[in-house]
Amino acid sequence: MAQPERFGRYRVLRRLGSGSFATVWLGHDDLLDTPVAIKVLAENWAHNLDIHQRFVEEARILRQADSEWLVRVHDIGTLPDDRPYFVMTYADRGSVADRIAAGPLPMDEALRLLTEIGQGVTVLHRHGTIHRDIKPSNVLLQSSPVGERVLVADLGFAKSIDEASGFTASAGTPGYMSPEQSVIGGDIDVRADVYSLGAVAYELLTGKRPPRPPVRVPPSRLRPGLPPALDELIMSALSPNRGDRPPDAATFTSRIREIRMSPDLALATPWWQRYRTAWTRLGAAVAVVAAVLATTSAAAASPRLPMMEVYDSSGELRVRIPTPWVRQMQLNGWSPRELGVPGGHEPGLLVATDLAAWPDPEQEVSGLFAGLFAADSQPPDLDLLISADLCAGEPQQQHFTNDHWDGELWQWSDCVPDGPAGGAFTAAALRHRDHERTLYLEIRQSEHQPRTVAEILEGVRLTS
Ligand SMILES: Nc1ncnc2c1ncn2[C@@H]1O[C@H](COP(=O)(O)OP(=O)(O)OP(=O)(O)O)[C@@H](O)[C@H]1O
Repeated sequence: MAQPERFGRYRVLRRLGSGSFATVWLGHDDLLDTPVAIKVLAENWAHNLDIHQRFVEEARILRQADSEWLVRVHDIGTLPDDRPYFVMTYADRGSVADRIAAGPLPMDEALRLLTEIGQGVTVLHRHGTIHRDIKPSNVLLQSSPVGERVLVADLGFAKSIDEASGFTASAGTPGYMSPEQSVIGGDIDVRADVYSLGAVAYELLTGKRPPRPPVRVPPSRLRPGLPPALDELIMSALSPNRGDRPPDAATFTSRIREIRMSPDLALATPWWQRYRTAWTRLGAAVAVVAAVLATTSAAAASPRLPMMEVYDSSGELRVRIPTPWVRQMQLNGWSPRELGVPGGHEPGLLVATDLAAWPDPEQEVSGLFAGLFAADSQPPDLDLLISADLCAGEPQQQHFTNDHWDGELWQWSDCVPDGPAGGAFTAAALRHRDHERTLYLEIRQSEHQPRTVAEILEGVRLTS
């Protein structure tokens, strides 16, 4: 299909890909100034009433479920040739299938993704829907202020739980599909999705799809050292007999969450890796830099960067950032639960030269993440919060205080392997002097300039 100019009020930028029944385009909503993904029914299916209805039904389910764990549908329309299209959240980071293509994932990354995928499927089950085609390519990834989030997508085969029994056509993808789904006329229920979750878990951890039943090979055989509880859970989800599986996605997900939070795993995995995309340890030794805020000769020699002010979308937080870093931003807040601190949605922002590169230690990027949370009667143990080394070696720790803030600073250098001068990473946890607020700050520099860190710290303000 040639690239159209527009679908309704959405400007088309490029084709993202095509599936069996539809093509998905990257578009731009000029009124709301935001990228969108637009799914358009393929021309060869336009006159098939069943496919047409299923396409619209997919949009309806996603719209009604309206969840942060699912692709959200914002709009629906019809082209002049009567083909329907719907407009949804653009997942800018590809799919879990792309991630797995590089090999099995680190344990924590795999468990984080599984928890989020499980939450998406749980939302569908509560909505009364069976997905029927959960697989890595149907789980999309989107940038968020503190890394990325999972969006379960492609409900082209989804069925309401009421309708699913005695369903005549088989649907699903071999390797992820439960045995009962391949039986024409067999009835299915939410446990078909539990099987697929088990298959996705298997592949995330081993890099391979599970063998087809009746062959059963526990994932620990391919990845020795897996926690036995995880091995058992995955094998039970992959039981040919659905009565032996966890009863639904919520049960499967809460078991994954328990395993993820179990003391054994927590001891082996620092908070940083549990809550964030892991930063790999780089190199053996680190040249510890001179005090961050001291005006060393290196600092004096580095050129001063022009600075500009950026506010988060709530307007509570203002930061001053080097202008050349302000290429891409997310201003709409974060959840301090990312750091294991209780709390809901809070003001936060991420500004960087490249948002997609932000959590990836292999890439050069400069930027700043700042997020607030309540410093209430039970303040978090900030030492505990910053307990892990983000790059190789020990960070240089330093107390920071000015008229507005008081707290601790951790500085790592030589974090970016091929940076021109070796990159640097700074984390800070600062308590406000007048307001019950704590600020968590990360600064990533592709070229280490201590004076820039000092200027950023001096420029952070609460506006109220
Ligand atoms: N919201 C989205 N944001 C970004 N890319 C998307 C989005 N939705 C779908 N895509 C991409 O568009 C392509 C086509 O998606 P689609 O759901 O139509 O089919 P599929 O999942 O590739 O195949 P099938 O439906 O046959 O299983 C895929 O590469 C998919 O990753």
